[in-house]
Amino acid sequence: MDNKTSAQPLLSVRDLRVEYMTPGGSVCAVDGVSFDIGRGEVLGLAGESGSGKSTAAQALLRLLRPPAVITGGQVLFEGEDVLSMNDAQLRAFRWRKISFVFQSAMNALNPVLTIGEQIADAIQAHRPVKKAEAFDRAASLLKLVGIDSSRLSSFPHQLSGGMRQRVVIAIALALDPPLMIMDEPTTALDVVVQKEILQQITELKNKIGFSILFITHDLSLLMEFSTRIAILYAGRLVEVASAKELFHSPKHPYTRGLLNSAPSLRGPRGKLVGIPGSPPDLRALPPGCRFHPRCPEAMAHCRSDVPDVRTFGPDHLSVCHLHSR
Ligand SMILES: Nc1ncnc2c1ncn2[C@@H]1O[C@H](COP(=O)(O)OP(=O)(O)OP(=O)(O)O)[C@@H](O)[C@H]1O
Repeated sequence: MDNKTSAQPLLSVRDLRVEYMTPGGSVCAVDGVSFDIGRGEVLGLAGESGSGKSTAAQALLRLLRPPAVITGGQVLFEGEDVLSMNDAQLRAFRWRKISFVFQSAMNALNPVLTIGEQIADAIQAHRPVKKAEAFDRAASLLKLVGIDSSRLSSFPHQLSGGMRQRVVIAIALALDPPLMIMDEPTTALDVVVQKEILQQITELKNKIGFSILFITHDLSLLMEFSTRIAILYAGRLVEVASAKELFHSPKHPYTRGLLNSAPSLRGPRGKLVGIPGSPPDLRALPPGCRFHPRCPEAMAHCRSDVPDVRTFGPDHLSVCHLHSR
């Protein structure tokens, strides 16, 4: 069977497991995570700090360094097995197939090179094109992200934070990758600039047709921006649904807690209720459901039994004992 048919997801992640091998023992930061990303889709990955979002995202491109080790699972991109690629295959895969925008990437631009040189270098590192051609492409990429091409000769310090982050996004788009991973890409920026950039990314996505894995702890941002949303808690997915369904019909008490702690989602007059307590220490996880110590609806068996996955329609799953009452 042709494994590159359009019905197949662009990215398919199954039972992904990542551990940090620390002197005190292994810490399982991503524990059996599975999800798909379709073509043209924006999958939002949300969860409190330390839930494993960045670890999972970096594992997809094998960007993790020791003490992190991928200890299980499968990552298929257009049917290709990413976890078994050798170094040469990985080099050819990264940026061409999946690019990555880090939270602080705008601070990683080289201060002594112009914007044009940096974008052109990124292009020439992967494609056999002449400098002039690389600069032409750099100019059109800058235009794509809303920056005048006269800025090609500017140095990073001559640009605002928002502009620098747009440059990083332009670099991530340079090789037309089908998937872009964005890890808190606008968190360091003020809210207005954040919205402008996300609006622009949405327009580009619609025009060019790439997919996005968008990571943030800001659920209200995800609701506006994502097609589907996956909620991670202490290394495990607890709910996955379309953004619309997650907003109108959240199933998991943790998702409901996150929604109730996000001001712009429940409206200014709604009472904001944060989730009491904090996520567990991954070295001393509670038995049963990992969320039970903080769950307002916890029952006796939540303290001892791990809940099963329940589905609600074709594209909505939740992992909670409440569903089997
Ligand atoms: N270098 C490390 N050594 C040991 N454990 C680590 C290391 N880096 C991360 N971890 C563990 O992995 C867990 C997940 O971290 P990760 O950065 O992936 O979470 P996150 O959801 O992206 O958090 P944030 O929103 O703060 O970026 C952390 O809770 C921590 O216990």
